[in-house]
Amino acid sequence: MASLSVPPTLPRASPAVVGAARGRRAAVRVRTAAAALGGGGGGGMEQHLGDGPRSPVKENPVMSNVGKSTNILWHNCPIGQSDRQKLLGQKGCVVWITGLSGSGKSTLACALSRELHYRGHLTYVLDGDNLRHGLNRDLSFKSEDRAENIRRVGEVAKLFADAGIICIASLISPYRRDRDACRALLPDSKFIEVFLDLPLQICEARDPKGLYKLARAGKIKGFTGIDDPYEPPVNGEIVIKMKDGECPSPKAMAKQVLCYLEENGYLQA
Ligand SMILES: Nc1ncnc2c1ncn2[C@@H]1O[C@H](COP(=O)(O)OS(=O)(=O)O)[C@@H](OP(=O)(O)O)[C@H]1O
Ligand SMILES: Nc1ncnc2c1ncn2[C@@H]1O[C@H](COP(=O)(O)OP(=O)(O)O)[C@@H](O)[C@H]1O
Repeated sequence: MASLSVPPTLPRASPAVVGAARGRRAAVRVRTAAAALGGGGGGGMEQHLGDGPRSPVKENPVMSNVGKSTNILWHNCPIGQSDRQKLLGQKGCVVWITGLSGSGKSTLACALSRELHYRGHLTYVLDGDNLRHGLNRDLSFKSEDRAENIRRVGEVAKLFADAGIICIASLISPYRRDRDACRALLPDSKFIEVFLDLPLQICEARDPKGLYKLARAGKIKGFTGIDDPYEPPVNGEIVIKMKDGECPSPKAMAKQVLCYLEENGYLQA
């Protein structure tokens, strides 16, 4: 049998617990069958699970039109976010890192993911560059494509948060309106905006991919910070800044975010 590797801080289910869970599932199946036959006590989980005569889906379906999708129905699942959070011992959320190219977004995302992982927390990094290799490969850097890029990543990040995972999104996300739209997808405290507030000169001096050089030479058009705007957050949760002319180390940046998560209860269910 394949064995799952569980971080040391996550509780492992004992055979007795697994057995009890199986017993509960069997009980739910029995109640569901009873509800489908018209028996059972109404109300509660069996109403959601049953697809028989008492099912709200069949009796009173509420169909919606959303965007270009017509006649669609929202299906609820009996296992919800809080169940998954309890399993993981953390709160699902989105840590959204924004800043200029070269400001250290990917570096921070990886350092934070590592720090959390070693503490037994489940994370997933959504990196702008990486996503443009697949999910967003059809998008350019014109403003409407950047907006669509951010919208898609915001939706994916929301699903990760719903899964109970600490989702770390690192994208330039230069326009305030697009970031605010992602924030609006989640309950307010589940979206943590981290602004990597490094001056353009520092980012440009780093230029690890040589893109600023190409942008200055006019070989890349619409490069953020050069000939395309970057709108800094006004009310973000965390700002990472230079101190005494020095950029904090990757570990120090990660610790700043980690402290915020700890102090605000995200690292417990
Ligand atoms: N015109 C232009 N402007 C800004 N950035 C550019 C551009 N063209 C290519 N790149 C490279 O694409 C990476 C940014 O992708 P993102 O998806 O994060 O951008 S955005 O949020 O949609 O603005 C960005 O990666 P990072 O340097 O890691 O930020 C760049 O390497
Ligand atoms: N805190 C830091 N201190 C020093 N150098 C850094 C720091 N963060 C990132 N860097 C370096 O800056 C460059 C850009 O970092 P990166 O994480 O790729 O930025 P972004 O994802 O914002 O484009 C890389 O060469 C990286 O090693």
